Formats: sequence, structure tokens, C-alpha cells
Amino acid sequence: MDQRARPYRSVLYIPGSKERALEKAKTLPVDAIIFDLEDAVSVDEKENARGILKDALAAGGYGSRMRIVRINGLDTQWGEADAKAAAAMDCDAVLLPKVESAAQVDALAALVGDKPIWAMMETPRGMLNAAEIAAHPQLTGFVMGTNDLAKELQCRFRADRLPMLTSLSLCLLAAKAEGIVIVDGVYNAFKDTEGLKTECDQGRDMGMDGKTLIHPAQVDVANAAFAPTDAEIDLARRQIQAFEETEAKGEGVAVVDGKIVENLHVVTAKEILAKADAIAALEG
Ligand SMILES: CC(C)(COP(=O)(O)OP(=O)(O)OC[C@H]1O[C@@H](n2cnc3c(N)ncnc32)[C@H](O)[C@@H]1OP(=O)(O)O)[C@@H](O)C(=O)NCCC(=O)NCCSC(=O)C[C@H](O)C(=O)O
Ligand SMILES: [Mg+2]
Repeated sequence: MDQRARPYRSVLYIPGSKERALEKAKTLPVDAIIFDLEDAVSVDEKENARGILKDALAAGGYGSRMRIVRINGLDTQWGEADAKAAAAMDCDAVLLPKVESAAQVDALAALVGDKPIWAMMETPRGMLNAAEIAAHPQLTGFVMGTNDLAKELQCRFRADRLPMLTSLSLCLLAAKAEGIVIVDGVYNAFKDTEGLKTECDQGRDMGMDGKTLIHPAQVDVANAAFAPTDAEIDLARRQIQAFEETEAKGEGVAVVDGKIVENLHVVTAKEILAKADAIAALEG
């Protein structure tokens, strides 16, 4: 499936060393999985996790879920071996943490051949260089790393995420300018469904494609938040129909529910229907 056309509502992290979680993920209705070799894996488990993950991916069973492998940074003692191992794994993309420049993406590209590369956006310098990172020809997705970002910004976690909005917006601008995927950071309090829903809604309203998750209990909330609602689908259909009728009369502006509909709104309406179809195809 074309990477931009597929849904990314729920993107679940799984520690690469946790065999039980690797198995469990095969049963979860997630759109994508990040198999983690970085922060979720202890130093003692790093080498072991690489082998466990390679075998798990080779065994298959992840269906149409997109499989992304997060390696350790290339400035760490594990990064290069992770990258070479990930290049040979049965996965769809390699995710590089703490990316701060296009040159770092180049360095990874030299190790992983033509595998698509995703970037963790989670440092102040990364935010400032988001445009050049997004423009790298092998880069197809951004993942917001809001825990590292909060650490680096020395900001507080707030329900409205005010201290992070500039960073989120810079990455959104860069991602949208290049037409790559962008998924939001994790919500740490994995038992707090209401808080998660609020943060998902905020990310969706800003233009995020989906949310990264840390626990199976978060999946349904993200899937619902990032899917078009029945009302949105109904409105999109009516907008397209009304505009076609208006166009047939030689006019350029229709009115639906008291609001104007022009060609650009029809583009959005068609995107909503395409996303709904893609979700239905994935779930079907
Ligand atoms: C947070 C956890 C440590 C909780 O684990 P646990 O206590 O085992 O949870 P449960 O007992 O409730 O688990 C119930 C079942 O679900 C499975 N499970 C749990 N988590 C996952 C998962 N992530 N993927 C798949 N399956 C999972 C358990 O195995 C149980 O299964 P079963 O027994 O068969 O019923 C744990 O959830 C966890 O480790 N989560 C992932 C943490 C992680 O990946 N962190 C790194 C990413 S966050 C980050 O680094 C972001 C970024 O870089 C930044 O800077 O922000
Ligand atoms: Mg991080």
C-alpha cells in the first residue's frame, strides 16, 4: 500500500526484547507498530533484543500493520549494528531517534539501502531543522518524541501542551510541506483514557495523522479519534454532490449547511472519504 494512503491512527511501541508483547501485538487493531530497540530496551538487553526482533519479524503474523523498527542513535555503541540488522529485517521502515539534520538521515541511508526512513523529532535543534529533515528524499515519516522534547525544553507537561505547541507546529509545517506522514507523541498515563482522548483530539485537530501509543489499552481511543466521524463522512458526500451540481450549472460556489463549498473544500472532502475507505479496507 502507498505509505501516504494508509491510515496511521494508532502506532504502538513494543519493546523489542518483550516476546510476550511482540506476540500480543499480532492480535491488536493497530495501524502500525514501532518495534523498539532504543529507550524501551535496557542496556543489558540491547544485543539480545536485536536477535529477538529479527526472529519475530521473520516469523511474521503482523498482517497489514506497518512495521517500523526504531534503532539506537548512530552516535551510540549499538546504532550501526542496529541499522545493518534492521536493513535485513522484514520491516517497512527504519526509525532514527533524535534526528537533528538531513546529514544524519544520509548517514543512516548509507547503512539501510533503500529502506524508507522515519525520524524521531524530539530535540530543539531537530525542531529548528525540521524542514531540511522532512525534505530528505528517503524520509517518509516524522514521529514526535514529546518525552525527550519536554526534557530538552525543560518545560512542564500540561494538559493543553502549550509549551510544546511551537515544536509540534514546526514539525507539522515541515511534514505537510513535503507530504510525509506525521504522528504525535505518546501519552504517558496509559490508564487515563479521558486524558488520552483530549490529547488525541488536539493532535488530530492540528493535523497529525495519528498517535504513538505505549499500551494496548490506548488503541481504541486513538483509532476513534483519528478516523473520520459518520457526520464528517456524511458532510463530505453532501459537499461533493452539491459542488458537482453547482459546477454543472456553470457556477463555482455551492452552499451546504449554510457554509460555502468551493473546489478546495471538495479536495478535503475527497480526502476524508479516501481515509474512511482506507480504514474500512484495513479493518475488512
Ligand atoms: C507500560 C508497560 C511497562 C506496562 O506493562 P505491563 O505492566 O506488562 O502491562 P499490562 O500488564 O497491563 O499488559 C497487559 C497485556 O498487554 C501486553 N502489553 C503491554 N504493553 C504492550 C505493548 N506496548 N505492546 C504490546 N503488548 C503490550 C502485555 O504483554 C500483556 O499481555 P498479556 O499478558 O498477553 O495479556 C508496557 O505497556 C510497556 O512496556 N509499554 C511500552 C513502553 C515503550 O515502548 N516505551 C518506549 C516508547 S515511548 C518513547 O520512547 C517516546 C519518545 O522517544 C519520546 O521521547 O517521547
Ligand atoms: Mg525519545
